[in-house]
Amino acid sequence: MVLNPVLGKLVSKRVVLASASPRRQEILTNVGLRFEVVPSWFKETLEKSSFAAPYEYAVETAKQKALEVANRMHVKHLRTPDVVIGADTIVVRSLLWFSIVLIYGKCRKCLLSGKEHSVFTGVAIIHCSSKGTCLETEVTDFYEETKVKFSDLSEELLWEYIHSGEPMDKAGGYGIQALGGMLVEYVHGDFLNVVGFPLNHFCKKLAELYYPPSKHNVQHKKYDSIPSVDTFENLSDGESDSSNFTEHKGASKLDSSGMLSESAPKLPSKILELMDGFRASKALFVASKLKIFDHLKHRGPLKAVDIANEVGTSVCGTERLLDACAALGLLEKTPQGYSNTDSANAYLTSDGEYSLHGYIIHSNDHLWPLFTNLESAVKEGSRQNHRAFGKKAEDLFKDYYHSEEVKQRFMAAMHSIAHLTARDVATAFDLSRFKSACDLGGCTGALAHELVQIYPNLKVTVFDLPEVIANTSYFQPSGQHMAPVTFVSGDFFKDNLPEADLYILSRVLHDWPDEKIHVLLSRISAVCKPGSALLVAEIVLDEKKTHPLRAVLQSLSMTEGKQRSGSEYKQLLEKYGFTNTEIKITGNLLDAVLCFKKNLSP
Ligand SMILES: O=c1[nH]cc([C@@H]2O[C@H](COP(=O)(O)OP(=O)(O)OP(=O)(O)O)[C@@H](O)[C@H]2O)c(=O)[nH]1
Repeated sequence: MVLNPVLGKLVSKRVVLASASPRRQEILTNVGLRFEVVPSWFKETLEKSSFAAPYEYAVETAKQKALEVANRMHVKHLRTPDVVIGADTIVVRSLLWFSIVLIYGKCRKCLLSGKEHSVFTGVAIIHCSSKGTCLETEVTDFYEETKVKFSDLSEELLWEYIHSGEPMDKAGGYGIQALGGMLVEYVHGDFLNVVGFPLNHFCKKLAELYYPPSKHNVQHKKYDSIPSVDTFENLSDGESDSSNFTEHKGASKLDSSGMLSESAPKLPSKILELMDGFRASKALFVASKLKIFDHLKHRGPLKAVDIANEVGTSVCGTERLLDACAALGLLEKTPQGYSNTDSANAYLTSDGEYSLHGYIIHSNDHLWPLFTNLESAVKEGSRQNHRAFGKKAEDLFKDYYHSEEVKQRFMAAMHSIAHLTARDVATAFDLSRFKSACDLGGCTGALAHELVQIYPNLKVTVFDLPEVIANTSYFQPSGQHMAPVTFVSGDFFKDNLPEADLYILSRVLHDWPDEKIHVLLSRISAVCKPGSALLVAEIVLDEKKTHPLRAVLQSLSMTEGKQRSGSEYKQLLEKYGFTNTEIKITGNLLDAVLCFKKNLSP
């Protein structure tokens, strides 16, 4: 990881990208940064004339985007991130600012044609901490300018480009990374800055923040180059001291001009990370299965020998597992022993409010055996239950519910994800106009409970198979002021659906083949009155169907269902009489799609 050393400083932090831009996500993912995406709701409406220079507007907008997310996460989601990154890209020519105006005005002139323009991206890096209930923020911001010149462009070419759809959602109305690249004569400066994120400047800023000049590095007045640190070995050490800067064994060296020396091996860090990914997943699964995080939550710091005695494992094996967890940033290791990181306490303990324990155990016991047969799955194009579990897959859910133990495990897994995503799904749209909702396949009622909290006038019914409904009591929230949720058992493919003016399908559609979806959506459409709505919670793929990665990887389970893009959901829902579809990419593990039953024609 010599190429992006300073990013290692963010490894143990909860980093949030406050941007919906898939390009920004890709630029940062490509260099190995791990982060959550929480798109900002800040409206880009700052008064341009109040800024002395265009870049000041971009910087301020980036800052407001990031602050809005930091505040929302702190207040609404009770999850304070460590670092929030916001960005805003604008295009400026002769002090004219462009949004999507490739072709301009009545004379249909392209204001960029044959001319040089500037692309500014403002970036804000917000470090957050909570003091009691207050959020404290430290803002670092900067901007980068890149000059771009377009060739002389014919009107025909421009219209063809506009009709390609690419200009939509891009600063200046072009995408230099794709078709728009054909319009460009030259680029002076950072190409990625034009695409939406000035990566090089960002790394230099992190270097300034995390490696302030010391006696070891005074010769580098400014960070003209990114300092080299061997972060591959030290991914978990977010706070290690600045001696990393020059001292690490195996690190590449800076030459006198501050550049990485030629002799530094250029490791394909992303590929290496993928190669080791299965080891990391399995280490997490085993530590979760052994309930190591639970033991440490109540008793840490503990030595390996004590943990081994408690969980009944070998001392040497346990020590290696604990070290692996520390290297992965899940545990902290000190001379006193091992203890949980904050995120292990929140997400990996089985009783944590937003525990992922259930889903992790499901991943280990169910998904892992399926994925070890991925090669056969790809060759045969089908699920591999017969190889993984010695019996053919029947109905997806009947498989889960054949034994009490598997059913509990599956319900705990579904509950983990539903609980973690419920707030974002419930608030993706304003649902206050609805009086009654029915969550079809709503399982433990995690989303239903969130809905009644947020919309006190909403009555929510959870409709699921009798064997599920019989097991929901364990998952019900405690608290006297909980508004009631009604549980009704039935099969949504066969039985009468409860009446409601909002139906919900959360993580249902991606599981079923087209014939089953046809039955389900026809039945919902038949009971839905005009003006009633359907809320679908799924991961929405981008139109290229390569993002988000989680959805693309989930597809490899080879269920008969599939993941869909926004336009595919729109098309599918339209077929069953649902229109005015709105899609909200939430930045959480599930996105939200809301559509309305068409009024009958007069
Ligand atoms: O050549 C290219 N130029 C610009 C882009 C993309 O354009 C947008 C810029 O818009 P903005 O900074 O407002 O960011 P949004 O996409 O609206 O997301 P936020 O949630 O951060 O507001 C940006 O996506 C660039 O990537 C491009 O792709 N090519």
